[in-house]
Amino acid sequence: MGEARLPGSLDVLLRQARTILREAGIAGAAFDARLIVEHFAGTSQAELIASPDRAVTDDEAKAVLAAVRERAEGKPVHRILGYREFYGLKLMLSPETLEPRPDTETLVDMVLPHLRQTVGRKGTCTILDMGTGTGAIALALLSAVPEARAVGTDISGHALATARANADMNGYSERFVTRRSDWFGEIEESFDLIVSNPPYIATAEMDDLPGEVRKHDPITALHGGADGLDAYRKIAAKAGRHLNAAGAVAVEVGSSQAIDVKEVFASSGFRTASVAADLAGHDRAILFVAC
Ligand SMILES: C[S@@+](CC[C@H](N)C(=O)[O-])C[C@H]1O[C@@H](n2cnc3c(N)ncnc32)[C@H](O)[C@@H]1O
Repeated sequence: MGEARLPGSLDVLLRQARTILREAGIAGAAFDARLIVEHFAGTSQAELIASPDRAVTDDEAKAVLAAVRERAEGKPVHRILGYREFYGLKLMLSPETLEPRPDTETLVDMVLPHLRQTVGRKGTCTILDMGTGTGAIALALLSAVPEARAVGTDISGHALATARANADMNGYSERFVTRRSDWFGEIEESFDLIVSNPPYIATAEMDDLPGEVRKHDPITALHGGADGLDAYRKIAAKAGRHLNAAGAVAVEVGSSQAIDVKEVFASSGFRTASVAADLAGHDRAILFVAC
């Protein structure tokens, strides 16, 4: 028997990809199939609509079907593509970076008024993004506030290399520097905003994470100690020494952590200035200022 014929046109390939993912029970099968076909067949949503009968080469079809098989086996679609969009920026991923999540855009939006007020007052503003990963938060803020400059830190040198590459790719390399640091370990200067989406999953909850998170996001980016609050304690304890006058600290929190994190910061001399909810209605981002 000969090999099964490969799909010869975009629409046949897309239908086949969708069917495989639906049969594998993948939520969002149609969306993921489209992303995979666009990426591995070198096409766009516009071309899929305008020229569904465009020919695809055997190599393109093989690459698409191999990626579809990986997706069907549970690998997250953006890990397969190697990048993800965040706040309108294309960010490359690597094994040591968390895949940035839409919830984190809540944190970015929440701090913009503070940054713009600072720019109004000083003409510039400085940001420390602790645990920067792909650089998502820092680069999103630099994209929204042209007067800002940011330092992105991480415990992972590989994550910092990815953040640097993302800054270069998106045109922010002149306003973004990276530094390897265990929280405030290598930080001496002060900033107008300290921001972080730290690891916040409690030990007992690690095993309950969905397989797509547990197997593909790095543990260093997820595990926040016994109660999930270790990083908040470390950040709150030293943030005051690294803030400029009228500066602020902003953190993302887990969906049920807002009260606990407010207490951690209150005991280090901060009061809550604003709280932002994510699309599911959970308090997701908190801005603190010194009391
Ligand atoms: C939840 S991820 C957030 C990544 C990125 N900021 C985002 O929002 O997509 C937490 C990040 O903190 C970093 N991290 C973990 N422990 C750290 C430490 N002790 N000091 C600095 N960064 C740390 C991880 O490597 C990871 O990049």
